[in-house]
Amino acid sequence: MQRTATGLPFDDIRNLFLDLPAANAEAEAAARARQGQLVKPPGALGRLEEIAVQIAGWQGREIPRIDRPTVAVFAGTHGVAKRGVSPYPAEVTKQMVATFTDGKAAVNQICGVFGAGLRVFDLALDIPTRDIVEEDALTEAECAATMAFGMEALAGEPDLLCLGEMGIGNTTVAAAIYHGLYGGTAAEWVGPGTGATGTVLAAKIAAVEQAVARCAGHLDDPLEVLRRLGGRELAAMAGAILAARMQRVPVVLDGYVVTAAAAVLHALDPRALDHCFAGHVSAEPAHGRVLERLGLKPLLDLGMRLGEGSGAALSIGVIKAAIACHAGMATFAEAGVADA
Ligand SMILES: Cc1cc2ncn([C@H]3O[C@H](COP(=O)(O)O)[C@@H](O)[C@H]3O)c2cc1C
Ligand SMILES: O=C(O)c1cccnc1
Repeated sequence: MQRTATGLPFDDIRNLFLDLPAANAEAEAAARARQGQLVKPPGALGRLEEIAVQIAGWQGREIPRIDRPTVAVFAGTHGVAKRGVSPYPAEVTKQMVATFTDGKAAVNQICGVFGAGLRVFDLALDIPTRDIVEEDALTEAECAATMAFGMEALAGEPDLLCLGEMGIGNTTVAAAIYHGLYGGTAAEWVGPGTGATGTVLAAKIAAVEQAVARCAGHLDDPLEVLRRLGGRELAAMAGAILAARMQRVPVVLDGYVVTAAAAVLHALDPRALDHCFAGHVSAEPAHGRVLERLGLKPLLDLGMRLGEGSGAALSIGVIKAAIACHAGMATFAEAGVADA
């Protein structure tokens, strides 16, 4: 395989899986012991306790901190959008990127509430990826380079990385990735996205079915599924999740589309998402099923189906609260409260 000036070939990506760091077991054990001493009945904070313990493990300290939560939104354009698979026109992608920059989208408001930074990565929006029904979305060099670009999400040294995406037509692409990875029928994976019904929904199912059929024989390699059926924001998010793992930074996934990038990594190695939280389960019908398959329990279930990182950003509040309790509560002994 040739090394290119623009990025890493897939071999270099695969090599990262030989050395996936694990969480620090000692820090986890210390955090778990601390949870047992805090002024509350054991287990009374439910999943907040496990969130704190997990983050302690990734940060390698009994009392972790979240000071720089960051939402990285990756935007890409899709050739398949010309097939009428979304109720919205493809121009919306660029227009929403401008709206993020102006601070006027939903995700901006949610970031503001929780003091999270927002970074928007615009991926060659004037050059849509190839229509997956007819051709592979990306070459290997393009896909690997885009994964490497996604690793830039770690550049500001976030201590919690939340992922989001923008790309009209990308719920079709996500459905194609799931159908490619997991089989079943196209209709099982396709949902309304921004609101597809009738002929739009039918076009979506047909596109997913044809795209995946075109790639038969190449579906046992998850990176091939990503490059043939994916798109730039999907590749970049996969790179970001992987880079975060190498740096032991916990990641929060958003909805159906972000989870498709994560699913590619999980298919390469089931340990690949050990540092990931599912911020929420989206209203997209297949999302809950995918999360179960990935062994991820969503933090929130609010019927949201927006994408752009909104569900991941909202769960920062839950994660910050989990850490605040873990760090700030007294033990029974410190508070002079009688234990059971
Ligand atoms: C105004 C607007 C804002 C959005 N923010 C995220 N998405 C979401 O919708 C798109 C995927 O849905 P589909 O596959 O049906 O096109 C993605 O861009 C996603 O992030 C939006 C969509 C619209 C219309
Ligand atoms: O769950 C998602 O990620 C989603 C749902 C609808 C539209 N865009 C994204």
